[in-house]
Amino acid sequence: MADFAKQTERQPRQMETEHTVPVSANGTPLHGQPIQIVITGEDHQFELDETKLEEILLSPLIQDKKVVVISVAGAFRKGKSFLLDFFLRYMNAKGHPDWLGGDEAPLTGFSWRGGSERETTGILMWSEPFICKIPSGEEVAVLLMDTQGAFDSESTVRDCATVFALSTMLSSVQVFNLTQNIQEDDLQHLQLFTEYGRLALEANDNVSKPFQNLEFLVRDWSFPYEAPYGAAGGRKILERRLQVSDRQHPELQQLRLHIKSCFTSIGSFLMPHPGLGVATNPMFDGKLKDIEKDFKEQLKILVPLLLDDENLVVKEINGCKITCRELVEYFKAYIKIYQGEELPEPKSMLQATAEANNLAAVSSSKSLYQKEMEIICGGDKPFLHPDTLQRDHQRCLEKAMSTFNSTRKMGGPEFSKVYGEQMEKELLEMYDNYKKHNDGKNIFSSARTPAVLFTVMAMAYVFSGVFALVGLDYFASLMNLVLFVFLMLLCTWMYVRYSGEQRMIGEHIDFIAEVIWDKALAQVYTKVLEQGVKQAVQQTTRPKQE
Ligand SMILES: Nc1nc2c(ncn2[C@@H]2O[C@H](COP(=O)(O)OP(=O)(O)OP(=O)(O)O)[C@@H](O)[C@H]2O)c(=O)[nH]1
Ligand SMILES: [Mg+2]
Repeated sequence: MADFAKQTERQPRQMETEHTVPVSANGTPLHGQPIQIVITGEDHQFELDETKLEEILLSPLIQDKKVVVISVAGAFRKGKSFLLDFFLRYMNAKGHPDWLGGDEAPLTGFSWRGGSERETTGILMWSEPFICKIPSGEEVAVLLMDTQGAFDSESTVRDCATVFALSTMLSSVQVFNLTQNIQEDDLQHLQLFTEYGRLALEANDNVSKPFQNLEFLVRDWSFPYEAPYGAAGGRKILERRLQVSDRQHPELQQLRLHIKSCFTSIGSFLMPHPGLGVATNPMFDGKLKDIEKDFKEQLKILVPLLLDDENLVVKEINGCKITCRELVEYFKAYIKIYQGEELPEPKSMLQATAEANNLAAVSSSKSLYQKEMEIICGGDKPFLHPDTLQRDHQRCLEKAMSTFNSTRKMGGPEFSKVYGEQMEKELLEMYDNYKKHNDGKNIFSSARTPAVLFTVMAMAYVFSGVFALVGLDYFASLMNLVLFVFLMLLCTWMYVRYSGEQRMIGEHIDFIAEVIWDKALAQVYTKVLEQGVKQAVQQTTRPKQE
């Protein structure tokens, strides 16, 4: 029992590329092997293996030929690599009608296997491009690309979006591999991933469509009585799913319009289930005899639809057909964008919604604080004693915080805590502004600068007279100079206040006045005041004692 559990835990690979030579349907060796050109690092960074990519694309035979790139992408464990191996068979058979091959040949090429754990990582390319003649008579190079499955437990949303976006940007036909149906969440993911790709493209003129052909491939279609297998059934389902009508919620309309605006052409194909042997037998190695007849029949239609010389789609970027040599440069440029910090981090649906919830709660709580504070000390309100302002601020702050805390939000208390703290910081900054504004309304505070300047001038005048009287002419002239300087400062300050120009100079003069007040005048003033109070107290108590 334990042994069986061990065996089924990780089922055997149908093909180990390093140890076995890939063979085609008729038993002859397949030319080439899958080459990993985009590698996923442990730190979720993607790296391009430039040497290997150049080895494939800069081979003298193909480097100046136009390129056709067929990629298969979608969720993990849904038969992408398996399907690509049939593409390989077709290309390898070079137009032979019996390309699907004999019943006994195991399926080889891109590594595929049964089981629930992911197999393909990064992006792989078949090492041998196929040279085909398109109807115009031109020879083109056809490249097949396998991609890392999305939504496995080791990849972040960013990883999935990057793989999907990169493969969509670099392919001329992107096969979007789905199972059972085209669901709303499939469309939502497609929207997220294509938007992530569109963001990276520089020539974002919003007129030309950024990507080429998209083919929804629905595996295990179980409703042939509703829409038949194949392209016609696919079209029927796709039309229904992408239909935009006034009765739909604007969000649904927007999603559909977005997808349509991204691709030059969108198609769909419904594939039947390949049979329980394929899906559940751990010993299944891809032999045709184990695959359902319906599946094989539809394969015979699907593969030529994508890969027949007549149907090949040359890769175009900004309206220009691309050669293999140019494709290398695009690979290098695009991967750099995804390695850098330029693009925003795509979020999971829950995280994005939780963020939006919290931001909305912050916004309404902040506006509550603002409204209350405006009533207390807004622009048209008179000066308020700083202590009263502080008390009112505290009350409004607590009210805003409790409104934020009591609003229902997604993401949990830990997530909200960060937003709450940030909001408190912002409210304190707002309070600082209200405080400054309130201080500005204090007639004494606004009159302080001229009062200080005037006091200094008066003192300089008095001292100048005294010094002149006792014959200290040098000090008398110095006091006159001080008098003159402060007169100039006073005139400049008045000009700045009147005209609103050169406010920096005005601020400097305010600062000088503040320093003089704090360091000298305020102390003299309080000492004089204290002395005065003392004398008054003495005078009132003396007659009683007498
Ligand atoms: N139900 C079902 N299973 C399929 C189909 N095609 C292939 N499979 C099985 O799906 C399993 C996974 O196949 P792979 O080709 O390795 O899947 P993949 O999508 O490349 O998986 P990752 O590389 O992990 O992303 C294999 O056991 C196949 O036999 C299909 O059309 N329907
Ligand atoms: Mg795979």
